[in-house]
Amino acid sequence: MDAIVIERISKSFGETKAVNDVSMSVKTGELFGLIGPDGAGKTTLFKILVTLLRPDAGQATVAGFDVVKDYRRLRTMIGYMPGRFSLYPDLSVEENLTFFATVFGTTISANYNLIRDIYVQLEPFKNRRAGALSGGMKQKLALCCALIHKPDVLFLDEPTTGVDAVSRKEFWEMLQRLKIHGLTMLVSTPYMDEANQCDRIALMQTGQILAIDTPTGVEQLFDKPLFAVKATETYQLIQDLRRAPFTETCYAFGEYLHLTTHAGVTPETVNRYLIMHQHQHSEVKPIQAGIEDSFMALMQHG
Ligand SMILES: Nc1ncnc2c1ncn2[C@@H]1O[C@H](COP(=O)(O)OP(=O)(O)OP(=O)(O)O)[C@@H](O)[C@H]1O
Repeated sequence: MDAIVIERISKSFGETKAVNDVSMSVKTGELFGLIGPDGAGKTTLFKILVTLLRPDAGQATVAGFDVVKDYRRLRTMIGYMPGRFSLYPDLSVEENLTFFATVFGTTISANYNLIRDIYVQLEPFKNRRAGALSGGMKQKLALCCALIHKPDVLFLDEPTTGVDAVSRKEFWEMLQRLKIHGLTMLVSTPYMDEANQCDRIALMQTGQILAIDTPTGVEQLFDKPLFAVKATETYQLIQDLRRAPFTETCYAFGEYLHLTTHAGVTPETVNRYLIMHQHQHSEVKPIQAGIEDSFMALMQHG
């Protein structure tokens, strides 16, 4: 059975179509990523799925329950970690967790095995005010609080935004470990490098889904020659390459430019062009497309 089924959901705020006719489903036990830039509509879609916002059109079920008609029942079966931390800063670590357990009519000990791995890292600080924790620790506590009633489906809205790189990596490792409990997880993120951690991903932009596939499947959607190009004068290089007769697109990606060309173009063609334009120390190499390349290409044609 699919844990989340979304059928033609739309939601507008005035003229803004925050979610525009979105359909997709998430399988039971899947770690599914919703990837998209700020304003893509991820938070709005999450709020609809966790019953905090009613859609204008379409329908959706989570764990078999309708997000509008069965919202009361559904709220007991889902965990939600909103983008901004939902902790009580003046309560201690332990008090926060007890509070969330009590709201759902359970206790910390009843579901301790689900959070043990994560909570042991917090236990030394259990009397510290949540407001005085580091970003990474707050994130772990918020995850424990979202899990304490043993939900069937967990929604994590941008859980790693504003968190340092080490904590981000640790957080994804925690989510991977949670999979053994059969939990279904929908995670949104603006970071493309996190997409590879997911079983499947949906790429979202301006309220619409551009693609749904495994991370490898999304990479393979890219079907043009792709080159990484470097030279001493990066700014001039991008200007010249964008004017080149063989170029389709050219973007900066870290220290290299990613260049897509018409079919049949070789590194030698590009190199000759760069020499003609007096570029020094140039390097041109064919590369495999990553998720970000696919996303850029889909956004162009979307
Ligand atoms: N309550 C609201 N009133 C008016 N416009 C809204 C409201 N909520 C969202 N929007 C608009 O809807 C669009 C989608 O916003 P949403 O927050 O869902 O995107 P997002 O992908 O989660 O991005 P972010 O990371 O910025 O939260 C944006 O243009 C946003 O300005």
